[in-house]
Amino acid sequence: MTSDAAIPSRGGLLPTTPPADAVLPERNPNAPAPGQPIPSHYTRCFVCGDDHDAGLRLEVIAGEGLSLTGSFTVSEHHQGAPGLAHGGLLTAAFDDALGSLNWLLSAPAVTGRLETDFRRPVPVGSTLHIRAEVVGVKGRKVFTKAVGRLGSADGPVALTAAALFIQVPIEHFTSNGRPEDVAKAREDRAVRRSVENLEVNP
Ligand SMILES: CCCCC/C=C\C/C=C\C/C=C\C/C=C\CCCC(=O)SCCNC(=O)CCNC(=O)[C@H](O)C(C)(C)COP(=O)(O)OP(=O)(O)OC[C@H]1O[C@@H](n2cnc3c(N)ncnc32)[C@H](O)[C@@H]1OP(=O)(O)O
Repeated sequence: MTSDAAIPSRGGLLPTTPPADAVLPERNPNAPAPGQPIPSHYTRCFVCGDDHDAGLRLEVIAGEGLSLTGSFTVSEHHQGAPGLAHGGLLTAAFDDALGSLNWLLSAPAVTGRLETDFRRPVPVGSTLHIRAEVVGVKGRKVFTKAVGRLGSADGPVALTAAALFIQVPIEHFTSNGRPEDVAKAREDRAVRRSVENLEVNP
């Protein structure tokens, strides 16, 4: 038996539902055009980086408005149960895909809350197709949702997810990251591209 105080809770309703006065801003004119890739933000990112042997290598394409699609193929490195993708790892894929929506707003943000509903098992070797969109913005809060389908963009629904991102200044990353990684990241081609796209000075 644990006391409630041991695990702090915000309480109340789930915070990923946009309030009635949330707005849908214009897509930033500097964001990748619909159909164009939204590049990785960091080559060492476990989900979208290409410098990671066991990484998911999620590929993301900008959609119309404040939407995108993404896909990755589940490898043997990604197992939880034998031959099935680990649920936490699938959640990581949604974290990154939903987080990539912030590129369409050209504002850096971090995940405040992420909810994932697992509806169907995802076998090793299958490709998960994600569609994600911004559903509202209020102040620094960006409300998002996504669906993941098996095998094709109109395949069976395997997961749905929703997340709340909080916009942060770039100092969130430069001040909190392990200093040697932050120093190296200044040379990272993906980070440099991100920082240019975000129109911020690291
Ligand atoms: C040269 C080097 C550069 C390096 C940078 C390189 C690349 C970086 C560029 C971009 C990267 C961006 C995205 C990457 C894409 C995908 C990756 C996946 C994203 C992640 O994987 S990211 C990791 C996990 N993430 C965290 O590591 C966050 C830890 N956390 C905090 O750092 C703070 O907690 C923070 C900042 C979230 C808030 O702190 P804060 O002090 O700024 O703001 P505050 O608390 O006042 O909240 C303001 C309003 O948000 C509400 N609110 C806040 N948190 C909430 C929650 N959890 N649930 C519900 N509501 C929440 C409040 O209730 C209030 O709401 P209201 O305004 O209505 O009162």
